[in-house]
Amino acid sequence: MFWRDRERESKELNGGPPCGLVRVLVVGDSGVGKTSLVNLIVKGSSSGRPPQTVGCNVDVKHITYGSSGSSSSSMKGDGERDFFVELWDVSGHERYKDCRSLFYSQINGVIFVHDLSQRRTKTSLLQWASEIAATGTFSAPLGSGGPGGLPVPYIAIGNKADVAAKEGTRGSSSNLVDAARQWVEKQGLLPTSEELPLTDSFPGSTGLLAAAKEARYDKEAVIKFFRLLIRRRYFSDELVSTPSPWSASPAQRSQQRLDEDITEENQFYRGTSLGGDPYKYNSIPPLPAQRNLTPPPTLYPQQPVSVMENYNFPRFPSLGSQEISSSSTRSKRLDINV
Ligand SMILES: Nc1nc2c(ncn2[C@@H]2O[C@H](COP(=O)(O)OP(=O)(O)OP(=O)(O)O)[C@@H](O)[C@H]2O)c(=O)[nH]1
Repeated sequence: MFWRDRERESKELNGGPPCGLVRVLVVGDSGVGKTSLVNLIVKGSSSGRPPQTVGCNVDVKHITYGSSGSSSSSMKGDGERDFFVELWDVSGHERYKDCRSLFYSQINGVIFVHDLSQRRTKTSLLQWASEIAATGTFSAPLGSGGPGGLPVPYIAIGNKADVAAKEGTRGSSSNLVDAARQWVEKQGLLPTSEELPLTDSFPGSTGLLAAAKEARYDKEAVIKFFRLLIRRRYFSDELVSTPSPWSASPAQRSQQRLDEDITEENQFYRGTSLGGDPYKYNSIPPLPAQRNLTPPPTLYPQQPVSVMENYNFPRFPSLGSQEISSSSTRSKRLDINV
């Protein structure tokens, strides 16, 4: 009740949600540098040698989102609102394999991390994606699945670029299997790389690079990803209310936003490079109020915006579900495809 009053009041004042929360899983094999990366994203530096994660650590990144400015500082301009990005750093250790799905709850997006000097850590990302897709619940899920059926946007970050660079000059001696594999490939003993066991089967080979230990990562791309999740979670009103992007009636601005969303979201959906994206966050006009607005951050279960989006046109209006598990997402996808 209290939140509802606050929400109504805020909408009247600002025309949008006062603040919000999105949840991002950070996953990948043990030792690839997830904790180091999260520290870097949240604190701006990674502490020397983080202890091995026990189960899961949660950190929070503050982002402002709105009509003026794209900074993540606490200084807000008019029309900007506070959003919090929860980063759930899930341990990659085998010890927690059977219980880590406890943390796969109401996910808005996923950051997959692999070690550039250990190729198998990239190969296993597909298993991570499948595991999350099969056992997780999702907030504002996509209409169609990504790798392993994952129904939310994601990015893949190749960490330890410093190690990979050094090993490149030494012939990648740290991973003998990979070295052998490359030799076999070079000799032409196997016709195509697809037939080898260690293929880069996870989409996004042109993903982001990082060297968390040296405090290097693509900050702009990561923030852009967080903003995409915020927009999908809280500002999808126009998308839902537009019956068909092909219809003649939608306002031009809505159509334009929609096209921009598709372009940008496809990048995260495919995990491709973000360079040269034309979308300008600074030019976003004041956003409309979210009709089914959720209460601001709370430990109670969230009420995600109910948007069944499909990356293939046409988009469909909400099917009414507030939280959609992977299995129900799949069945609804089937419904749509019929
Ligand atoms: N050289 C180098 N070392 C790194 C980098 N990032 C992390 N490390 C080191 O790799 C080790 C593992 O890093 P973590 O961040 O704990 O890895 P994690 O993925 O969270 O591991 P789990 O908690 O077991 O899942 C630590 O000793 C880090 O200092 C990097 O970019 N370069």
